[in-house]
Amino acid sequence: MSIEPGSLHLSNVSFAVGERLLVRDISLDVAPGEMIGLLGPNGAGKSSLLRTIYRTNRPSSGTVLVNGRNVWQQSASWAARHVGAVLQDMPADFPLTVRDVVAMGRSAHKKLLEGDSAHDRALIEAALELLQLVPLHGRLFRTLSGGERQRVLVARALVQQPAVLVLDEPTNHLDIHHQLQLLRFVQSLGITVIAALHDLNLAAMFCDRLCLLHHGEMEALGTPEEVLTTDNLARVFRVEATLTRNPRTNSVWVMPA
Ligand SMILES: Nc1ncnc2c1ncn2[C@@H]1O[C@H](COP(=O)(O)OP(=O)(O)OP(=O)(O)O)[C@@H](O)[C@H]1O
Repeated sequence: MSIEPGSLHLSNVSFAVGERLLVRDISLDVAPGEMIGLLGPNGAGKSSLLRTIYRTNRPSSGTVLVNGRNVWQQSASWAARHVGAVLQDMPADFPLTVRDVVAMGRSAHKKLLEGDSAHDRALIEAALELLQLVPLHGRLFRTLSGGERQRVLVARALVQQPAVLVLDEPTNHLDIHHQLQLLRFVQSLGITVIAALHDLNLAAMFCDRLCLLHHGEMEALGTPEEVLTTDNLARVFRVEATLTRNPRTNSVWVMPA
């Protein structure tokens, strides 16, 4: 499956609820094919920021451009065709099969009630295959484990063929094998990704750059080496940590004490 990677430019994005500013003045340029990890402690504003990209939180100020277009000035269906999102804890209380859920990813590319074309079917089959969902394709989505559901939701996002893929804690329900498998897989696609991640070591292994949020503000942006410093970890996460390297991948490895 090939997906044309797009660009993402956030410029001075803020998001407020009432008087409270949850995201403050975030600017970030993501190049086509880049994978950005969004880090920060609980409540730092990661999900709030990601929602401004997939058109759920309208920024109070600033702009979000995908492929040079302001997503908030495009139609909802334009946004659905260009921005894919995999979120934590999606509702599952509906009688749809795995294949139905994956096929829903094509809906933004079609007119209301239009059936699946040969192209749609080929994309759906390819996504089921890639995420090892063929044996599960007829199962009801609500009967799947958390990890299986997460794979289905990634497959659904991929058939959208999004210019930018937003992942909000995509490895939340996954065991370590499936965490690695999912991130390796997403990385191998060469698509543009912005992902909120809690595991600092996985973020360092898979992301080109990391963006560290604290109280809604950007505290650091750069390579994993630049962002995962003992100072940043102490200040933002309130942990004392020793930094080393993963001997196999050579990526930064954080050892909290
Ligand atoms: N709609 C809302 N109304 C009021 N406060 C909100 C709203 N959405 C989020 N918040 C608050 O904004 C802050 C940031 O929340 P957000 O979910 O963006 O953080 P996060 O970095 O994704 O956290 P976590 O790692 O725990 O998922 C939190 O204090 C949260 O309670």
